[in-house]
Amino acid sequence: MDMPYNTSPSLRVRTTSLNQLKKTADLAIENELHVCPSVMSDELRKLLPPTSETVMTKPFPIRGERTIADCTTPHVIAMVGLPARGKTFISKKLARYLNWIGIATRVFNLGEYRRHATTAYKSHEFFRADNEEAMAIRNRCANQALHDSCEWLLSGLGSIAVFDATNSTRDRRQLIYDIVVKQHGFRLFFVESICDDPSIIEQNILEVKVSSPDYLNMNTELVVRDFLQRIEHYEERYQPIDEVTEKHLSFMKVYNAGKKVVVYNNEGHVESRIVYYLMNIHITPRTIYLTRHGESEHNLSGLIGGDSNLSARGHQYARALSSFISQQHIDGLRVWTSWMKRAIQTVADVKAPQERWKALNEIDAGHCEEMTYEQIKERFPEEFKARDVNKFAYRYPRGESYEDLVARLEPVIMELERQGNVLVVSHQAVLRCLFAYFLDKSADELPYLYVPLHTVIKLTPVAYGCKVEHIKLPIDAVDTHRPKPKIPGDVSEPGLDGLSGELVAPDGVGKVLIVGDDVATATNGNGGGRVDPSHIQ
Ligand SMILES: Nc1ncnc2c1ncn2[C@@H]1O[C@H](COP(=O)(O)OP(=O)(O)OP(=O)(O)O)[C@@H](O)[C@H]1O
Repeated sequence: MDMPYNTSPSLRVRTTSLNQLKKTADLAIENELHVCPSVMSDELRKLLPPTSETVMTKPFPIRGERTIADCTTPHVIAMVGLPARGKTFISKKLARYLNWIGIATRVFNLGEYRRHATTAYKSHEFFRADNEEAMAIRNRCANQALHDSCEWLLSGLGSIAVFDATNSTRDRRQLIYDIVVKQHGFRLFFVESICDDPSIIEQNILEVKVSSPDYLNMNTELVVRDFLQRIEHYEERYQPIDEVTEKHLSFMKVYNAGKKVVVYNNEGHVESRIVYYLMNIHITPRTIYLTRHGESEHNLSGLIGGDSNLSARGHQYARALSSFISQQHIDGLRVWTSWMKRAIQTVADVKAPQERWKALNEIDAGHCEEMTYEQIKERFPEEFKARDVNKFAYRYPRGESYEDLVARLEPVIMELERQGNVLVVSHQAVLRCLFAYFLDKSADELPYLYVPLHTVIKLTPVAYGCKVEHIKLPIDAVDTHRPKPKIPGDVSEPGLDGLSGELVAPDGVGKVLIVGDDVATATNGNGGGRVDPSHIQ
């Protein structure tokens, strides 16, 4: 297999079966992949040449390195479609998903290149086909964005570049094909978004174009009019992908935000995953509520894992959660919990259809189950330290790593994408993984995300992202958060001795809502003063 990389790609191993190990070894030898020593089992070591683990430039893999899922040819995913058809929405969402499953992906958005290159945009006239000066700028920017996508892939930093542009003519797509496939030997997959529903288009313009840098301080009505004229200029030259004249291309077409999907010449594992993901997403407004179970008996004694009952305060939280959920008046709510007693007890009073997911069970701590951090440090000091060095990749002896957890949770994410309003009641490590998906957090940040007990995290999809609200229900609970210690293996860090982690929303987006009896108070995490809840963003 041709490997156009100039760095040593690495391979992560997720199997213990001998057959799979043999396949992994063959794959590693054939592609000159290197296996991270921290995950290399003795059995696999015997099957590989000695160099396989010594050439690693980093002691542990970080998220974004090439994994077993993507150790094939790099891909360019090129969007196609008229303006306001959700191309940027799809690109960003797809990149977030692919990065989350460990395939390093980056979006190259042509609009950003154009705004960087010129401030010439005054009105829709810029997009007229006969505006030669503007057309020259647009072509230059498109070429540059495509060039940068390929350079990024060639650098070995990533596996998938998403080229977010209209790519609305046959000539343009042929040019992309010539560069990506013929010149570089990468895989190329087009994703065309077609929408003829005027209400969706108008809603899209109102949702994202009115706030675009192209229309700073401009009246909404004028923006809508100008943008519709911009679309008309594109329509004059638009050629949807054609299976006859462009039969050499691989593509998928998404009609009216997912009502119909057509897939053509789809090849390979990565493309199939992309197709499956894009078939599952939707744009119907909805809200996802995430919460940990109420405080458990094991939480009180500082033990990790196990399957204990709720504490007295945990039961109080269960009752508070039930009234909070009723007050929200959520249409068609579904409740998902793990199979663990503490999660099931937490939703005992919630009135909505419930489903149990084994995939939502807490991370398996293997030999460290039902031990305190102090006991782990004492009995397994090397393990304890190793976990602090790379918490995402670290796997408990005979247990799981955060990376394993992400793989286990992929079907949950896929189903969450398909559903409407859902309340997920699960556990600290699991919710960190789900939260990282919605908030686009890296593997380094993921295991340290603060997900306290007795707090509901409310996620509402908006424009290209997610609005986050932390709603702390007024029942005390222990703090189980252990921040990253400055010295690996240090057990005396805040968080273990009852000091709180900081209750702030990621990126400073959104704030903390503490719901009392009759008031909603937003704070900045430092116990700040009252804020009008409407300011929560
Ligand atoms: N498949 C889809 N079809 C139509 N609209 C969609 C689709 N997916 C997402 N959207 C909506 O599209 C809006 C975002 O539009 P977006 O900026 O992504 O359009 P665009 O095609 O990239 O436009 P432009 O070419 O001007 O950059 C969001 O409001 C989102 O709800």
